[in-house]
Amino acid sequence: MNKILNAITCKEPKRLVKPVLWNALANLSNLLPFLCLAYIVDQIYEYFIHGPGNSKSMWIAWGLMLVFFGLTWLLENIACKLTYRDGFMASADGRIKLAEHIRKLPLGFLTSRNAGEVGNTMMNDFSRTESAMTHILPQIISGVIMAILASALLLVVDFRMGLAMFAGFPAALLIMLGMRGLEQRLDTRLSKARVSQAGKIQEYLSGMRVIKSYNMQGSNFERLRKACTDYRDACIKVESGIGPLNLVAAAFLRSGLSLMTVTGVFLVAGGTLTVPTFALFLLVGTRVFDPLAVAIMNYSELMMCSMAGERICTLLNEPEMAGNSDVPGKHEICFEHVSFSYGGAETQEVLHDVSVRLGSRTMTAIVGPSGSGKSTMLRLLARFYDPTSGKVLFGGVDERNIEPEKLMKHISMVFQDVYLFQDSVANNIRYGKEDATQEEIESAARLANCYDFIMRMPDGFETIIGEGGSTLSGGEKQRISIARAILKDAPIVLLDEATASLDPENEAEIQQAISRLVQDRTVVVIAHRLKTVVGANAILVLDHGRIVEQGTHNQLLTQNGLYAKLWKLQTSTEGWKIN
Ligand SMILES: Nc1ncnc2c1ncn2[C@@H]1O[C@H](COP(=O)(O)OP(=O)(O)OP(=O)(O)O)[C@@H](O)[C@H]1O
Repeated sequence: MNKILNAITCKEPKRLVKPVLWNALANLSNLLPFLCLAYIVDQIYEYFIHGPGNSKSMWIAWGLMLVFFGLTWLLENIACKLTYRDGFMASADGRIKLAEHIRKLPLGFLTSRNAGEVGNTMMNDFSRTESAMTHILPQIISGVIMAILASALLLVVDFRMGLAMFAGFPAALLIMLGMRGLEQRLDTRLSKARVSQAGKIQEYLSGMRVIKSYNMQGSNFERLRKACTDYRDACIKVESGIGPLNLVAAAFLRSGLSLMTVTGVFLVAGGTLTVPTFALFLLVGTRVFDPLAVAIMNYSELMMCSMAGERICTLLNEPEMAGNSDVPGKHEICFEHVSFSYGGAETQEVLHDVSVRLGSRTMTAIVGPSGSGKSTMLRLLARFYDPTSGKVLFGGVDERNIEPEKLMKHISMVFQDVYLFQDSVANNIRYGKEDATQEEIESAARLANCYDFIMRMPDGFETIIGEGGSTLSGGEKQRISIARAILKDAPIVLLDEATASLDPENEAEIQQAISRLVQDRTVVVIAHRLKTVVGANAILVLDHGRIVEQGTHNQLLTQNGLYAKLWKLQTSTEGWKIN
């Protein structure tokens, strides 16, 4: 039980204390009016059998019954508010806690497979723990408390009737407990089908341009259709697998009511049970069975919600990137025998034994064929991942020991695939510096050559950008991301092919923005077009994950190796014209 409570509260079972206590009180008070009613029934019975008795006590019982109804209403109200408030707060806090935690995991954790699962957990699993806390658990608690109180009371009044009433309970309980394995299997299948369906819908919508242009509706629609029908089948399997067993358990439970009625009739006829006691059992019995049957039906739902909670806890248990040192004052970077593979030591290595020193306040260019590991080197430098072996040293300190968030404060990155958030232009630039003033934002935008086109937008800096920057051109997105980096004012700048796919006018504007960004900083730049890095202090040539050459442009040309070959290739194709 502890495990279940831990799971549905995302490791904060204390959150349940108050709602559970108030629900218990509300349930306790729920029984009191019926005890008064039983007393009144007894008095009426006595009146007809033995003549008028103490009418005052009966009026007091009527009055108390009304008071208890009022008290029950009040307590239920409080319990309900607390339960909902705490349930919704727990899921909102849990989502924020998980989002924070994911930010601190290595970037490799969010592979496309994991991203779908994490999305499902953030949306659906939290909805389920929320529903467990706000609806399912309170109903189960009500049912169980009512059953315990009523059975204690009724067993004391007449144990024969009490036993008859709960005769079916052990069988119902056994069925519920026996369903755990089945629930686990079905829920795992349902969760997988849900993740796959969400992934296929996402893929279908994001890939719509490709789907339309290659007339691929047929095959892609088929993948989506299969994911949807798999999800449908998994839902049906859950209902058809668990529903009938739930009904059998409820039937066993309810059989106690019939057994108790028949036993009561026999005992009353035999003279060993009074009519008022029989009436008490009928009154309280009907109050107990419905909540208990609901509790039994809800138990399997609670089990499935607790599995959703376990998925949340598993994510929360993923180890965050270690390190708590400050960033050293020196900004020189060294790769020392760094090897790396994206899937851990057992998968194919992407970088092999890379050792290199990138001097402070210098520009280092990384060049090499596609797939040689250039972007991977930048990702390791920014500590998106830790090396599989070897070290990346920042100012002489192993980056593994530096707190990742402090490290990132010292690094600005401009990627080739810029991501902008669905927010105002100003806020998108403000990601570079949270507390930036409007003047600082505008000044960064001017330096990044994006002020003019921003001012031409309908609401200037307050214009909302479409998700992912879909309402802007590639060059405009690049310049906004450069403005971000300028605003961040970090001593290290990493550039990943910022101008690779732009027209000459855009490229000139961006080159100018970049030259303002990189002034007097430690810069590492990846460029496919070697012309843009001729002036770099050092050029590293990567091939198949190894540094095969390094030096200045002229030194590398004299070596007449891979760099010289790439240079010749690029300078000769530059003269090509389409006639
Ligand atoms: N997230 C990832 N998971 C697994 N493998 C990856 C991942 N990212 C890159 N790779 C692989 O690592 C190798 C190096 O990739 P990387 O992006 O570093 O090369 P690159 O030199 O920057 O290439 P390009 O010039 O085409 O951008 C490639 O074989 C690539 O397929």
